[in-house]
Amino acid sequence: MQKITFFKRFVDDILAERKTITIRDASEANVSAGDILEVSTLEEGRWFCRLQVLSLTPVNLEDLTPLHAAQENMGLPELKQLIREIYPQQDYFYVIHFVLVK
Ligand SMILES: CC(=O)Nc1ccn([C@@H]2O[C@H](CO)[C@@H](O)[C@H]2O)c(=O)n1
Repeated sequence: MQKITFFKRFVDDILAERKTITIRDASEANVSAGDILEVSTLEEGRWFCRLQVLSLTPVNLEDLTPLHAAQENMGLPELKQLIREIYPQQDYFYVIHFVLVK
């Protein structure tokens, strides 16, 4: 069984399908299209849904676009700042595009 965690502040957006991607570094991107992920909060380990991976796409931080931000339900400056906070030392990431399993 594959697992992934999210900060709990994103639970509502994921369950409402407003957030349909996550951007992770290589250590957290060991997934492939078609995989089903069991999803829980980082803070409490509370399970809250299953996601199916649609695609895995490499991206550089500087190449993120407003479309990526829209898929995160945020603005581009906010998204870049967030990634900088979570991954201060990295520039190279993977976009995990997913769909909520119902
Ligand atoms: C909990 C954990 O282990 N790690 C992460 C790493 C990232 N993210 C979110 O993915 C998007 C791009 O990074 C943004 O929405 C981030 O806040 C997350 O929720 N949890």
